[in-house]
Amino acid sequence: MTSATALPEPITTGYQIDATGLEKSYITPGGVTVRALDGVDLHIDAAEVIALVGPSGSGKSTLLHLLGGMDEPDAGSIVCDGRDVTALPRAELVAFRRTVGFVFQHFALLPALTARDNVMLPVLPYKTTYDAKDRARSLLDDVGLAGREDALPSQISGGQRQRVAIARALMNDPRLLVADEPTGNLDSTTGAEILDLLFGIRETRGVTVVLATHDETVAARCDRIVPIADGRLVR
Ligand SMILES: Nc1ncnc2c1ncn2[C@@H]1O[C@H](COP(=O)(O)OP(=O)(O)OP(=O)(O)O)[C@@H](O)[C@H]1O
Repeated sequence: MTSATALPEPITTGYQIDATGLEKSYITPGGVTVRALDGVDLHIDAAEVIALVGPSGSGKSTLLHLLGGMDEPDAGSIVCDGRDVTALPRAELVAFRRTVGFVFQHFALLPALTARDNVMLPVLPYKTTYDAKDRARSLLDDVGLAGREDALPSQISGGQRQRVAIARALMNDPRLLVADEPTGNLDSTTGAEILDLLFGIRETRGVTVVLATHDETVAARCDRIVPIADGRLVR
């Protein structure tokens, strides 16, 4: 019999994604229209790790936000495992977002919360069928931070902060991990360790990973490099 505190088994299939004809423009406060994405077509296999590479302002973050359901395209579609997420009703879009884990360059941890409480943040608004504290502790173990559950972000290193952020991204058992410059704030050795961790997560959980990076060494380790310039993929 399953106890109320039993932790869920990880889902072992990442999303297969087909993005077609994605367009996105922003209007600056001065009223200027900036075309951030200009007809992006991208297929991503389940459990693939891809690196978006391009100069500053080329549209990497915009594409990550669209793939993760954080923003909507002006045109085009994003089909994840056969479901067009750009056409989802609001409630289903919220549910879709919970299947995506986000990792950021500057970690985005809440400084007043312990590592464990930061990891628990994504499920705080919800009633879980499992013990969220136990799950957070287990995820912190998985990312190499056993015994550091009570540390504040200020009491751990940059690499350890990114590990906490990755554990937080795993809290909802995501099928897609979106990482915007995940090693951009780390030295090269620590960055390589974070990449090892992401690859390990892909191996054990089968999650699809889309990351943006300026670092050629990081990009070269990914399954595929997707160059982007001026809002278009470079073939
Ligand atoms: N909220 C916004 N309002 C106006 N323009 C924006 C906004 N967000 C992005 N842009 C513009 O859209 C274009 C693409 O930006 P984006 O952040 O996607 O690029 P990026 O490749 O991630 O850049 P970086 O490597 O510097 O993070 C840029 O010209 C940027 O200035």
